[in-house]
Amino acid sequence: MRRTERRDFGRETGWTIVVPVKTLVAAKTRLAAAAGPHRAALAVAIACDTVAAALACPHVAGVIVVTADPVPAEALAALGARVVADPNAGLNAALRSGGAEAALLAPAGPIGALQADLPALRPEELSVVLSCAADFDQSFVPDAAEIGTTFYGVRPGVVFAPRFGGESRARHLGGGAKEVAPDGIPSVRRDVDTPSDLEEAVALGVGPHTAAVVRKLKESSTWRTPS
Ligand SMILES: Nc1nc2c(ncn2[C@@H]2O[C@H](COP(=O)(O)OP(=O)(O)OP(=O)(O)O)[C@@H](O)[C@H]2O)c(=O)[nH]1
Ligand SMILES: C=C(OP(=O)(O)O)C(=O)O
Repeated sequence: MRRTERRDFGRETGWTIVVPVKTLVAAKTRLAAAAGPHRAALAVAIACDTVAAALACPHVAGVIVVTADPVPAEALAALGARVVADPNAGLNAALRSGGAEAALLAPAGPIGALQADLPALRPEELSVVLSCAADFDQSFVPDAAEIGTTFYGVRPGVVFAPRFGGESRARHLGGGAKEVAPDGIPSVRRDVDTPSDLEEAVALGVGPHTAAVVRKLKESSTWRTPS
């Protein structure tokens, strides 16, 4: 797999952010009916806007993408992410693998896991989260539904133990992570799994990759405005 890197991971106090990206054949299944032939392009576009916003955040030293799929790998490497192979043992194993790479690249820096489905992500809102997270050994941001998690992070030297999947808010709380949910971070919490999530992200303002696919989607016969 091609490994490209435009950041030097050299800002030792900056965060290294690990972003997991599923293979396209398995991605965004809850959007399959609505997205029709645009599902894979939408998954790549959403990941691109997420990673571009993370790379534009001044608190971020670098982004590591963990994926087994060469298509998002190439698109995200072109944006400046370092891409590492997925161990193919599930989401948290993929994140731990990215976390191990982060610890090698920037041993003195904090490490975060960020979901790849945050197309409205704003660098300044991620900055608010990373500033708050720096005060705690382990912390997380709940998703907009307050069931899942969009971000999990650890201070330098703390074991990186993400517990994503399903009702992960409760698992992160149970694992001792501090919940970080200040006002003013809607873009960090707006993950996109369903058509109505996508409408909410569009209302917040999605990045250019997602906006281009959404334009095509809305002209297609599969898309229905969620009630
Ligand atoms: N590298 C990697 N990423 C994963 C894996 N499973 C899930 N992800 C990523 O984890 C995040 C949450 O994934 P899910 O909600 O399970 O999947 P999704 O593709 O977003 O949506 P659905 O197919 O509708 O469940 C997304 O960023 C996915 O790309 C995995 O096994 N490996
Ligand atoms: C994996 C998760 O998210 P979702 O399935 O909602 O994308 C999670 O919130 O832990």
